[in-house]
Amino acid sequence: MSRSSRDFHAVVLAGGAARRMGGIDKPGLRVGATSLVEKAVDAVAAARRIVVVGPHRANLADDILQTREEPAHSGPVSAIAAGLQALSSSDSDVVVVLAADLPSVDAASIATLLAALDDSSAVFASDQDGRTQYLFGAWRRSVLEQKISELDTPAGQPVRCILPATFDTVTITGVDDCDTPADLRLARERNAVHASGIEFARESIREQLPPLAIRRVSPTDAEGGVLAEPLISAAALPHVDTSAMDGYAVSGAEPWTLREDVAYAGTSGLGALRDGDAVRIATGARVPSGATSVVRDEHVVVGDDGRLRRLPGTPVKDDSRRRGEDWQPETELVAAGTTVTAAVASVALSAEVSEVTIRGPVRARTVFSGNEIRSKGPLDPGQTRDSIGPVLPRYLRSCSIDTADSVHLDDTADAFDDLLDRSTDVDLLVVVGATGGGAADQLRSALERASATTIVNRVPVRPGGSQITAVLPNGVVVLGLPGNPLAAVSTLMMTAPAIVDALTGRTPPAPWLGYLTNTTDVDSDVARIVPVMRDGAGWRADAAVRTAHLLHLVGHNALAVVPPHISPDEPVELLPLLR
Ligand SMILES: Nc1nc2c(c(=O)[nH]1)N[C@H]1C(S)=C(S)[C@@H](COP(=O)(O)OP(=O)(O)OC[C@H]3O[C@@H](n4cnc5c(N)ncnc54)[C@H](O)[C@@H]3O)O[C@H]1N2
Ligand code: MOO
Repeated sequence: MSRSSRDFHAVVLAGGAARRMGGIDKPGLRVGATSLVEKAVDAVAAARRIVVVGPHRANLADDILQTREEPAHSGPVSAIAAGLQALSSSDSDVVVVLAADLPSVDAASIATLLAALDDSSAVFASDQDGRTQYLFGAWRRSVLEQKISELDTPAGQPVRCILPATFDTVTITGVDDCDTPADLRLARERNAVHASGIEFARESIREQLPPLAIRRVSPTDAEGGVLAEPLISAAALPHVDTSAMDGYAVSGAEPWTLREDVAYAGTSGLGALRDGDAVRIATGARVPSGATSVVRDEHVVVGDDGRLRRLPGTPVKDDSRRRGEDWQPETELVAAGTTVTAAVASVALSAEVSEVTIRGPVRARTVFSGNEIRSKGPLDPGQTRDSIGPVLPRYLRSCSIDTADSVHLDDTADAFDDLLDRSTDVDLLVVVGATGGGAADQLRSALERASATTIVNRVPVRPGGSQITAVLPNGVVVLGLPGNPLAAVSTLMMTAPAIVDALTGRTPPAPWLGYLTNTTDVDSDVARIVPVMRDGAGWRADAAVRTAHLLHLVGHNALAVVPPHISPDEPVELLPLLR
């Protein structure tokens, strides 16, 4: 049942010293650009009235009621009671009670909660693990008031004292509260990836681009592709019992009688050992049948009687590798969605897998536009050296994209139409320049004429704001990078990985995060992408970037995606650069 957004009140619990965080004002802590109490208030913005219970906060809007429990710090039930009292004139029988320590709470989670209240006395959010959050709930106001009135005093009472006899729960993902410094750190890390606005663009790309066709190739031809099916072993490793050391295969208890023959690696058909026998064996050789273990050279000695014994004080252990000890046949070794690296190819060889099923690697055509751009010969006035064309394939490669070829286009409508029309032999067109709105900027209009579907059209980030990601009716993806060289590389590094994820079915790699040591130098109203270099345990941002060249990438190890209004306590996403 959906509930009109206006028929509830909200009590936000924003007091209480955070004991596990050293007694600080937890609701005042920032995760991203807003404090936890502001997040709670924003989440219940659709309420008829909002009352915030806790110390007075000057930064809250005037239409938000503020009150305090009596005495201060007398617990959640006391705070709920104070909140209800402040909401005196009641015109709704539903009250949302929300703690101000939920970094991910938003209007959508409150709507889910309200929709689940239905006719029950109360409904509480429960997290993915089934843990119920009693301070993230929607109540019948009459039930809540009744339960509180039954208490001698609300002061010092735990929430469980007021739970109704029956209530519902509804699973809401990301409802984890923030009780410890580690919780806060995790919340800030999660936020870092979303705060800049580029994750929204990347999510659209991952959801909307169609995946490439599947190919079956030998593991050594698959590098750079992404497994479409898991890599499953075709044979056990080791294939047979083998020796892990140079030494002796022995049977039964010492002393052992040494046989004349030797088990070399690659040989087979050695006669079975009988009890009391030993035979010399090389690392990697098959252990002869009848052997009970292998003893390495360092742990044995041949005595005067010509018999083999363990040296006193050496560990009694078997230096063989048993068949299937590393893996058995039919074992999933590498998950679908993994990029085939040299290591993955090698594992396939170890596992006797002759063919793997992959998508990709993505093959791109790079396209350079701009009549002023010149690759060879001296520059005429007004011309600009092509300083990105020759190096772009290196940056594409670091995003797991192969460059098939490179073309230079005139800034004419025909040239762009022709390019989009005949590029059926690649997966991706990476167009540099022509993303702006200027007279010579042809890309958007050409995409429109080609009936392309635009997936990302501009992103609120500097540089790279004018970028575009679209898909042609034949499935070929077009990535438009701004013409300024640093803007082009920054845009590529932020957006191309998501295109690769979508086209190849790759599991998105976990974001790489770090802390800036000079946030004040790069703080801004809009998200920024800036080159960074290591600075002790953190990263120092280069705030003075100019986009017309790549000088600011020299000596820098990564680009940092800096959300608006960053604080030094907030991590930033790092986009690694060429090594
Ligand atoms: N009225 C506005 N104009 C512009 C804005 C804006 O917001 N309002 N944004 C500026 C920014 S920032 C960028 S970035 C560019 C993006 O425009 P385009 O993608 O159309 O790029 P172009 O105009 O083709 O080129 C921009 C700049 O880069 C030089 N360039 C292009 N290709 C190369 C190359 N291969 N090697 C070296 N330099 C290259 C080109 O000569 C231009 O100077 O729009 C701004 N304008
Ligand atoms: O924003 Mo442009 O994309 O800076 O150089």
